[in-house]
Amino acid sequence: MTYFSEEQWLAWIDQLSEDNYVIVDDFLPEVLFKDIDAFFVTKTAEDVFKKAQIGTNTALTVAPDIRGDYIYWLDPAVDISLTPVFEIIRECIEKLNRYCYLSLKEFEFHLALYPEKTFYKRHIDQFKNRSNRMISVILYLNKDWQPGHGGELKIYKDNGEELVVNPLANRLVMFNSAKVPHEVLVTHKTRRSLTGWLLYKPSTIGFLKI
Ligand SMILES: O=C(O)CCC(=O)C(=O)O
Ligand SMILES: [Fe+2]
Repeated sequence: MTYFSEEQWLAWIDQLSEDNYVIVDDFLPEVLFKDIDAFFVTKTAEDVFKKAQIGTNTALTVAPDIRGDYIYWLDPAVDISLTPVFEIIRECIEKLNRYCYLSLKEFEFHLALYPEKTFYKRHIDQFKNRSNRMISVILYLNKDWQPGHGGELKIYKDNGEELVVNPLANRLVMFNSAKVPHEVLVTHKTRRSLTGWLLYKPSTIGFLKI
């Protein structure tokens, strides 16, 4: 079974190829969105989030002046209540491979929690030691987000313009990991997302990931 029509995928992929990013509102069917939301609540209660780090796998450091989020890496074999979400990610990989001639093979996703007053300074997701990240994918989970709550994603476009994206519940953002500098502005409320990357070869460094 597929979750979205071929036409739908083509429209999203066209935009991604054209602009290097695409934003899709109300992405997931309500029931799947609720599943992720409930899963996030459970994982928060279990206290499994770890301070996110930066650097390469040999030199990881916590750097709160660069990023202040807490993350929980997902494992499709363990986090089975998110199986439909992983199926959608695989569907996305298949369509991108077919229509963009990419050779995506794998994915890595985590839950991300930004406490009040945290941010993630301008960066790109693909760099020398992590060059297998091809497409960045973020689904926001902030149901009561209001202007003033902050935590916006700022995308630096090719033409010098800046795009500010509010982290609204069930809003999906995908962008080219190598080409799109971006940052998370200071959040004034706890900010939650499901964030991940589509990879062109399997990640070999397991949970030693930034
Ligand atoms: O949550 C976001 O809007 C972006 C997060 C991000 O840039 C990252 O985790 O690399
Ligand atoms: Fe990023």
